Amino acid sequence: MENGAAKPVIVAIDGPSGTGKSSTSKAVAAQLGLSYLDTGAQYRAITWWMVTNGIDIDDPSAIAAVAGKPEIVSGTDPAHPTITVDGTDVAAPIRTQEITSQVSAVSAVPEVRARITELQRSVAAAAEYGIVVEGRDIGTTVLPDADLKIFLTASPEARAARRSGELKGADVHATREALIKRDAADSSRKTSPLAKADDAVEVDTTELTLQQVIECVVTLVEEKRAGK
Ligand SMILES: Nc1ncnc2c1ncn2[C@@H]1O[C@H](COP(=O)(O)OP(=O)(O)O)[C@@H](O)[C@H]1O
Ligand SMILES: Nc1ccn([C@@H]2O[C@H](COP(=O)(O)OP(=O)(O)O)[C@@H](O)[C@H]2O)c(=O)n1
Repeated sequence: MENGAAKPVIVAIDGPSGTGKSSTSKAVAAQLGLSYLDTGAQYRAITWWMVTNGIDIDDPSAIAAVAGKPEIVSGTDPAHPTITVDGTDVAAPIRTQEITSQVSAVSAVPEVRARITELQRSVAAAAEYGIVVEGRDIGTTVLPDADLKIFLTASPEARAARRSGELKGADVHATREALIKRDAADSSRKTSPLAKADDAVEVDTTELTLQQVIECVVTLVEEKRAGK
């Protein structure tokens, strides 16, 4: 660019639960001075609002009718990501088992996806130095022109072990079953399912440390920036 400033770089990181999207995205963004957006947190936030307001989660038309109501705001500093709904900090309540078990149903509703996708695109467009956006449909639908697309995978066993470690000793078998059920729902929905974009780089993290995954993604971003 004329003033010598680097063009904002857009990185899309997708994959199923427990593959390391959040940890990798935050670290890569922090290391490269980019913004960070956790799109799963936005779907969790709208789910929290539906549950809090007594909307019937089993009724897609009831969800669709109010999908435009909550105002969701994401803070994009990778060192301190935030999320609010109508001004209320929901960072903690969106991580409960209740919300985790309902989020796939809410996020399958096309009106919800249209609303959240628009929000995600506006956040990405506003990122001065670029952004790492993580989710399920970022490379395929939200930001199909991203400079770099990564699709993280890992075995169900590795993912369940990571998640149950986080949930302070939750039963690995039950965690594995819940993960598989959520992946199946997210992958089979009609509107922008969880999927690898054709031009995404797939990284199997089963045998890699988090640090190795971060280094791999940072290298790929730097290669892109160098025009390789
Ligand atoms: N390569 C890895 N090896 C071991 N643990 C990992 C790895 N990547 C992530 N983790 C851990 O697994 C858990 C889930 O990671 P997270 O980034 O939240 O995944 P996702 O966003 O894909 O659901 C976290 O506790 C994280 O520290
Ligand atoms: N881009 C995205 C991100 C998340 N989601 C939905 O939001 C849920 C929660 O996403 P998350 O990233 O917080 O899930 P975890 O992998 O952290 O458990 C997913 O299971 C999907 O149903 C989505 O539909 N599209």
